[in-house]
Amino acid sequence: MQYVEMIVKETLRMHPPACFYLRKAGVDTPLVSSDLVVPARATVLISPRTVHMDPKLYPDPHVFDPERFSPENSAKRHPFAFIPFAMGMRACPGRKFAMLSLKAVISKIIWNFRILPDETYEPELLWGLSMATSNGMRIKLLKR
Ligand code: HEM
Repeated sequence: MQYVEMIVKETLRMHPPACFYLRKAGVDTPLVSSDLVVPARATVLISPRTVHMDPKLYPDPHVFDPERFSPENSAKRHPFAFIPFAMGMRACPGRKFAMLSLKAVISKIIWNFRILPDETYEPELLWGLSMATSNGMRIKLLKR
């Protein structure tokens, strides 16, 4: 089950369903990553995918590699390097339920089926408030 969790997290890293979310600075907020200060009352757009694709945090960011989320490798990164559910007081309250459901459903599927790509299909990503595709999601399921 730990490896399924690593697969789910790597998928959420590369394809976070929430493309962006907004936060308003309550006070002047210096950034730890630069000399910039976010002024009080400024609205900040946070893009989890931009963070998740930073090669300083995730080398070869376009490669799907669940090992990035082994307990040892996760411990080496800042907790805010993985933000599909946002962080802080307005973080997703459903995140634990979402992770549990995803792990349960995916485990059940791979217990019963082999999942193969459909070679004739290339998903066309649509970036809106949440991520989707314009041409569905086609996979092949082979009964074990
Ligand atoms: C993979 C699944 C999910 C992802 C990636 C996700 C992601 C997020 C993100 C990024 C936010 C912050 C949005 C913002 O501040 O604009 C959020 C908020 C929220 N999520 Fe989720 N979510 C997921 C599943 C769920 C589930 C299963 C529930 C409920 C059972 C849920 C309930 C909520 C609620 C109520 C908020 C608003 C919290 C607030 O504004 O204080 N989410 N979610």
